[in-house]
Parts: sequence; structure tokens; C-alpha cells
Amino acid sequence: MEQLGKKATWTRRLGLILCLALLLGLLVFESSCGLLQRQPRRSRPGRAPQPPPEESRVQEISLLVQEGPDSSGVSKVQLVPLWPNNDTYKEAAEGPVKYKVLRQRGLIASRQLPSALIIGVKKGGTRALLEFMRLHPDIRAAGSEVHFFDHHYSKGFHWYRHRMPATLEGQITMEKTPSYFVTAEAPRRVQLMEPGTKLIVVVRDPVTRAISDYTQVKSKRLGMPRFEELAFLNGSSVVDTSWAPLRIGVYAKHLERWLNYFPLSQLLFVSGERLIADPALEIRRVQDFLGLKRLISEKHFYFNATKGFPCLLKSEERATPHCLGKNKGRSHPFIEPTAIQRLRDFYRPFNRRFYQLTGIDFGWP
Ligand SMILES: Nc1ncnc2c1ncn2[C@@H]1O[C@H](COP(=O)(O)OS(=O)(=O)O)[C@@H](OP(=O)(O)O)[C@H]1O
Repeated sequence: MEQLGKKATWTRRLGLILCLALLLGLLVFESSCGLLQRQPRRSRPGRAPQPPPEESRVQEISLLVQEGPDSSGVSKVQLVPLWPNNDTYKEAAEGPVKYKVLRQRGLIASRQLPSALIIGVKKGGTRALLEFMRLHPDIRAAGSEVHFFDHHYSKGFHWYRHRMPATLEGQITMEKTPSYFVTAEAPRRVQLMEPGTKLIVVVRDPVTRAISDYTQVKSKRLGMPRFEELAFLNGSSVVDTSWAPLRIGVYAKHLERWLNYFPLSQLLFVSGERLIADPALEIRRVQDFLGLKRLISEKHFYFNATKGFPCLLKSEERATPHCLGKNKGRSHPFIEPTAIQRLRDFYRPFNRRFYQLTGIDFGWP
């Protein structure tokens, strides 16, 4: 009985082993025949078919069809694309494609050479004009004077462009360097850059301009001679036109040089006096000249009685009311009235000529 029981247990174990072996064999057979291969995953409804993963785009080229001394026994090589796709190559070569498109549509800012320049005059109110114009969303201006057309011309236009802020399509790049107006080479150089450049000149009574210029130099140099000593030759009544603060004020002469290269229609003359008395009016003229929407108006300015000048309620840099710096709107030293009168007489014919050339009577005494 006991022997019979043991036999039955062994038979059951053998049967189990046989079953397992059979199952294993079946599995091996099916996988080698591909019967258990997975079906490709169906894309989810509503979603675009996904591109094949990068590895599956490896291309195979048979070496047998190629001529050559290869006898390595390798029958195939895999060509793996260096760039995952064509767009990636373009991105590397010319910047991301999406940026290129955005740039073409003017949606990405890039640096441009200026299309409008405030060329002068020194102490005419050029900083005020530039700061006021910067309120306009379509104006982007270099913050400091670049001095390209006088001091840095040899550095080239590439250097110049990199001094400019980035602009979007439709925005105007501007720069102000007041010494351009009196630089002999500047008109030709500006024309070479772009004959259509718009030129803005802020002019002011040449006598007060000269005193303002003198005041600035005096503030930086101790022991400066009196204005009257510098303005006239050897204590005489003859005006020393070689003295820069006086030479700059002969506007007609400097303008004639610019008119050899640019038509009058490309120049706008801003009155430095009216820029103080009625900034909104002068800024409206500038906006019109530049073809801009009239967005800057009276509501952007207030008169600061302490400073004695119009100031801004907010600007590109600050959202609070503020005036130009301490070096703008300095008090001038006392100048002998006879010296002032002599200078007025000296400038009168040049001023008249300037009015003729510009077609504007600035009303200087
Ligand atoms: N809003 C406002 N605030 C202050 N100053 C003003 C303003 N508008 C015009 N001005 C006059 O600008 C004169 C300085 O001119 P510039 O900016 O062209 O000077 S510079 O050439 O850049 O040094 C400066 O000359 P001075 O008064 O002699 O300092 C001012 O008279």
C-alpha cells in the first residue's frame, strides 16, 4: 500500500514536470516565430500621429553596392543623422528658426543704425529733447552721446550699430551728439551711412548758448578767465570767433555745410527757447517730422518752479515726476550788458541768414 502511494506521488510529479517543459517549449517556439510580437500602438484618437523616435530614422546603406577597397567584412553601416532633423541644422546655422521668423516679422528686437539724429547744437536743449522723445513707445535712443561721426568714425558702422539699443520693427533708433552740427566731416559721413537720415537741430539764441557753454566749462575748471576776457580779442571790442563757444553760434555757416549733403526737408529745427516755454508744442513738431503718432502731449509735463524748467511726470527710466540733472539748467554768471550787446550785433547778420536758410524766424534779439 505504501509502495503504491509513493508511485502515485512520483507519477504526479513527473506529469507536472512534463507540463512545465511543454509550456516552456511552446513559449520559445512562439517568440521565435513572432506569434507573440506586439501590435504597433494605436495612436490616441484626436492626436496627430507622433513622428517616429529618432533612433528609428537611422538609415542603412549596404556597403556591397558601393565601390571601394573596403574588405573589412562589414556588410552594412548605419548613417546616424548629425542633426536630429533639418530644422535643428537651420537653427545651428542661422539661429533658431522660430526666432528667424519672429525677427522677419519684426517681433524680436535687434540693433539698427539710427534713422534719426539730434545733431546739435551744444547747449541748445538736446538732452531735454531726447529725454522727452524717449517717452514715445516708437523711439529707442542711445542713452549717452556716441560721438561716432566726429571721434569714433574709424571704428566703423558695426561698432556704431552696437552702441544702439535694440528696436522692434517700426521703432525709430535715435542718437544725440551735439558736436555733429559743427563737425566738418559729419554731413558727408552721415550721408554715407544713409542719405535718408532725419536730422534734428535744437537751436537757441547764440549769445545765451555761448554763455551756457562757458558756464559748463567754468564749472569744471578752476581759475577760468571771465567770459568778457575770452569773448573779445585783447580787451578790444573785436569778437574772437576762434573761441569755440562763439564759433558754434554762427549757425548759418554750419548749416550751409549740411545743406550741401541733405535737402532742407530732411532737417527739423527745434527752438530751444520754446522747448522750455512749451515743450509739448515742440515735441508735437518732432513727432510729426518723424512720422510718429502724437502720443506725447501736455499731460506728460509739469513746470517745476524750483528748477525753473519743465520736468517729466514719468519717463522711460522712472515712473515718478523728475527733472533733468543738476548740470541742465545751471544759473549763468553775470555778463557785462555791453559785452552782450556787442555779441548780439555780431550775430545779427548770421542769424538773419539762418532764418533765410531755414524759413523760420526764431526771434532772437
Ligand atoms: N526741461 C529742461 N530742463 C533743464 N534744462 C533744459 C530743459 N529744456 C531745455 N533746457 C536747456 O538745456 C540746456 C542744456 O542743453 P544741452 O542738453 O543741449 O547741453 S549739452 O550740449 O548736452 O551739454 C540747458 O542750458 P543751461 O540752462 O545753460 O544749463 C537748459 O537751458
